[in-house]
Amino acid sequence: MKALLLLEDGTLFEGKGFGATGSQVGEVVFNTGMTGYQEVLTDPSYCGQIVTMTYPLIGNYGTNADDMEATLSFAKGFVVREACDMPSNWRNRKSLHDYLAHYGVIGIEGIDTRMLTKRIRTKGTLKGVIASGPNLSAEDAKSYLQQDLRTDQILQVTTKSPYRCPGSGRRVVVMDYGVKGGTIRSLINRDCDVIVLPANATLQDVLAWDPQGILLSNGPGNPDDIPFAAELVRELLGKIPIFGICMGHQVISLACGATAKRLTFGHRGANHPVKDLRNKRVYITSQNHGYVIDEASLRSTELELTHINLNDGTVEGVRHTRFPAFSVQYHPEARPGPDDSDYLFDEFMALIDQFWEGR
Ligand SMILES: NC(=O)CC[C@H](N)C(=O)O
Repeated sequence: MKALLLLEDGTLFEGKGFGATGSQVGEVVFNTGMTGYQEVLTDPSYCGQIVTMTYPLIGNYGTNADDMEATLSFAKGFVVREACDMPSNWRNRKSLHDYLAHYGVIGIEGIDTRMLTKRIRTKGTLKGVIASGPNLSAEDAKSYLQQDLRTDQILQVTTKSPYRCPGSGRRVVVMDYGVKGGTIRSLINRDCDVIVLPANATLQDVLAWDPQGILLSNGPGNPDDIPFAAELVRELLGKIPIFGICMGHQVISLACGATAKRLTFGHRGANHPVKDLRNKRVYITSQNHGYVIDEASLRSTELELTHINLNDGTVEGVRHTRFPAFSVQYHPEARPGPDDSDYLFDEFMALIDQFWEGR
């Protein structure tokens, strides 16, 4: 089956379709992970994006029931050099082709993903159309390019109603901007009583659960598109300990007066080096973000820079100097990726205990 990928700068790639058929418009981004494609496909932070993997052979170990970060895939398309159609792994349930077809994601293979990645690196992430099926024409794909990219991704991916994963330990409310299963599991592994609330829950909704800690999750899109999130966090600062991950980190930062800016091509992969400035240790981290907090904007806030990215020096973590709140731009739940940063969940537990001790 023929498939096309057309970029807004006019570059056209022709390849072979796999997975679902149809046409979709999205932001074309690249991920440098050699493995972890199933976690990438089910990470809600990729909502609205067409993801290309830079590693040339994808699908070797198939797909399974354990590596789902959400029950759906929100990616608009998946671009690979070569999709393996004979996976080999004891956990394998479905080939990548069947998996994408099942979850409605359009795949294209056989294109020059190195050239595509280089283009994104120089020009920045680009709008694109992915199309697969019979009777395709570049003209049809071009007409799809006229569509605007949506900016309401968080409302598309957040839970529609609250749910609870009961536990005997600390009660933590998770603000779901597109939370990954791995984050909830990291809390469950620490016996937390986890309540997951929709992204637009109000202060009353949060306080009704009488939480001891708040976790602000990862999520898709531009943090400036969800001003209600920063407003809520402003109300919670100093009252309940807060830990922010990725979008959650951006939300805390905006709530404290910092600003976010767009990175040219983002950080998406499983081996980004991050330095913890407090102990000078370097951690290898899993990342997926297109925006970053502007370091200069931290100066007029009560936030202190705690982590930086060693590839480009950008902000990777902050801590409030007066209130119990801290956050990181990367993925400590490590799905996929090295679990070097798991200790941050322990720091969150310690922060909760410290804050409530003697109150
Ligand atoms: N994974 C995330 O939470 C990413 C945050 C935000 N959507 C960004 O791209 O910067």
